[in-house]
Amino acid sequence: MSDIVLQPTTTALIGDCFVPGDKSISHRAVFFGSLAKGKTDITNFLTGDDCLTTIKAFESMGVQITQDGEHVQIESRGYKHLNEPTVPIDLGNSGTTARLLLGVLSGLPFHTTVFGDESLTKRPMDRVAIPLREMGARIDGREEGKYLPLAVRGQTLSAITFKPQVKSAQVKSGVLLAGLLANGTTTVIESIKTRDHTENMLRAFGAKVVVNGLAIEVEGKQTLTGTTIQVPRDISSAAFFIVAALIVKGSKVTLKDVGLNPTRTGILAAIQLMGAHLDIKETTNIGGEIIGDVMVSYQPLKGAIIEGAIIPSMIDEIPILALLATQAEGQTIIKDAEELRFKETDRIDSVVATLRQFGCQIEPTADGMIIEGGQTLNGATADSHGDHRIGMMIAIASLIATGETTLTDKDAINVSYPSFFEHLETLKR
Ligand SMILES: O=C(O)C1=C[C@@H](OP(=O)(O)O)[C@@H](O)[C@H](O)C1
Ligand SMILES: C=C(OP(=O)(O)O)C(=O)O
Repeated sequence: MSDIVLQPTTTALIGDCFVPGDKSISHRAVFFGSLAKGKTDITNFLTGDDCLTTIKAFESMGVQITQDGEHVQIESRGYKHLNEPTVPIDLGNSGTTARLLLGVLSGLPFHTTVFGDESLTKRPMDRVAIPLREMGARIDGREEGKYLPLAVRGQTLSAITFKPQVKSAQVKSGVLLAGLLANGTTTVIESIKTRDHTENMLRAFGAKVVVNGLAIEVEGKQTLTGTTIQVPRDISSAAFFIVAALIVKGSKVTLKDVGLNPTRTGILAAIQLMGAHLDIKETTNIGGEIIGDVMVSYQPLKGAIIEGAIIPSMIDEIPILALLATQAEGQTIIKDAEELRFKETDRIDSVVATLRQFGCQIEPTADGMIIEGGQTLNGATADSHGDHRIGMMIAIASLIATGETTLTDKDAINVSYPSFFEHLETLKR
């Protein structure tokens, strides 16, 4: 287990920051590039452990993938030519790989087993297995296929109309991917819009997708054609430095070329709700994804109630928002975020326990947390618990804590941001 001792920062955070490529989009680029016919060229790919897991999964089905740092080239003959893997597929820590891949494997004519690490093995897979079975999939595992390891015997699938009970882009995407391989037209009707990178990327690969409000329709058996994908920088990674700049006195940071897809920018809206002035400049749109710069400087904030439709668009940013809330004036209440309980850790319990280690006053609720503002953080020994977002939250907290902080199991951060500490150092001046 890797530890790191962190000192409070003695300088402000200043300068431009180029965070790595978006995790959700990097995963999807490999999924669609592998299912498409022809060559796909991906630049600014996230080399985090989770996205490498997705590459390995498709390599084990015979897809030719060359990865040279952030440049990935895929050459595939299309989904009809994928091979049965001869060994079980290791999904590591990646919920996104798991939920999306179950959709694909359900419709391919072979048998696969998939397994994950200790954390992923505790995360629910029935949310996607149940609709996939309705389409004809054969998926089995512990507790009737609720948990990994799972065995999938691919079938000829039939389209369904599906209304997910959970607000989850992974579930939506798993069903849409199965729909692409199925007979007929599959419709997913969401209750709240979740990130729509799957829809955007289907179009980039030449597929027809009809989006009508909260309903998404995809016709089965469409051919995807290899393409070029430039991955925007990850707003979820940028969020750690946005918050760092807001809480370290004198800071001024610009997050360059980050993805500003409105289904992902809830964190910016939440921070604005807390009274922040952010300078957001949209610069371009590539493959349906808005890209731009976010300029942020140290400033006082007020507590706020964060709830409702904004939550899915900032679900991975809630741990770092909770840290921000400890520095605002007054109380912050986060509601409607029960999905946090199904992440790499139960992020309601892990955020609360970790911030309490720093001496904060914070209470868990069934679907969120109540955070007192105006708090002084005391350096602590805190564990990431194998959760990258908790690890990065601890590292940012250490910047303003009194005394030393020891982050244990820092390597969890490699899941989404292998160059995190390097980037943090370059901003200290
Ligand atoms: O579709 C995706 O790429 C993701 C969707 C979200 O999960 P849920 O769909 O489970 O909410 C998010 O937490 C995860 O980091 C990435
Ligand atoms: C929840 C996350 O990822 P996943 O579900 O893909 O493991 C995350 O990145 O915060």
